[in-house]
Amino acid sequence: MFLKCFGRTNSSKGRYPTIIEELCHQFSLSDLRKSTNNFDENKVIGRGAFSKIYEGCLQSHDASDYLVAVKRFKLEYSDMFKKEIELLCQLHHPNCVSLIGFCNDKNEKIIVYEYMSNRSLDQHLQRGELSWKKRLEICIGVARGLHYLHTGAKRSIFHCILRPSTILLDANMKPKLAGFGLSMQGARFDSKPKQINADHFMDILGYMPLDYVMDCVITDKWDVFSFGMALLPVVCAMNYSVIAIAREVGREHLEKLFEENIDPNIKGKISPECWQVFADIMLRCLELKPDERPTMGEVEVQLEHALALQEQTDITNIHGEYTLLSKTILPGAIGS
Ligand SMILES: Nc1ncnc2c1ncn2[C@@H]1O[C@H](COP(=O)(O)OP(=O)(O)OP(=O)(O)O)[C@@H](O)[C@H]1O
Repeated sequence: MFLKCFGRTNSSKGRYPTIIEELCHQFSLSDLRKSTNNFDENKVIGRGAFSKIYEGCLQSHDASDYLVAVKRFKLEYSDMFKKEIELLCQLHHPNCVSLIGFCNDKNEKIIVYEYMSNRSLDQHLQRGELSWKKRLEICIGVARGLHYLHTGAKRSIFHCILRPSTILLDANMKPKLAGFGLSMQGARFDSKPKQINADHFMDILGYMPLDYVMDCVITDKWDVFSFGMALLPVVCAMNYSVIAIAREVGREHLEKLFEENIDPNIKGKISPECWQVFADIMLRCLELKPDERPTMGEVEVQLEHALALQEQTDITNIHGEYTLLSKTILPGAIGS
């Protein structure tokens, strides 16, 4: 659609494989300057480690305006710019943000994405405005997106920096994965460990599995762990250092800890049947040994099951509120 809407710029022809040029539009720098009011600070909607993201406004052939997100890379990170385009070109899934085009000017590296008007999940969680069912639906969408990355593209893709700020929400509150700047590609359906450099990942230690810290390798189970960590703020109000301590004392205590720290905005809304399935899959994602973590396909199925159980119990629940009764007893050291 966008290839039809805009003429092609010739400035960077030949620098990219033909397939990329055919798949996405190349914008001129002046197009993007105009769309962001010359990269106006008031148009900034996000700041990454390697880039700044602006809200842009483009015009299609029929003269109607539409919004886009314009990611302007710091020049020293042009490798990441290239990697992200090559990767995004291969992705076609309703739960992955779509690439609209890019600008490969000598002094400006910019990627243009579809605009996600409800921004990132972390902002909604901070405001505490999402219902439990909506949170579950968002988790399912994210799981579908990750499952697609791991098994649906020509070679598996590991997102690597999944967290609530890289989960974006469209106008219908449908989640889409974004932030592919540090993603890795493996072999098809293969979770063969891939050695990587840790430097870029230091700001996401909370989402980083311990197996990586020890071995410096990446597999699909990295994303599964990060997904488990990303689920935590979806249900709980507690900080990651507590979880790090609780992991040492085992699964039952962790479950109890989660249950006691459920976000007050959704307390009483989670049915015990749903919680049992949800907590089980969340805890399995956080297993210390990667082989004991589920695949994203399994996570997706279990979360869909949890949602079905919630809907079923909501129909028959005449009291409106639920009480979760964990059978486990938390030792004083963890509870205090
Ligand atoms: N397509 C989009 N639509 C709307 N908002 C967006 C979009 N992309 C990014 N943003 C906003 O910008 C923030 C940062 O985006 P993103 O996670 O893609 O950058 P990042 O991966 O942190 O960047 P970097 O790779 O430079 O570290 C998001 O949390 C969101 O608020």
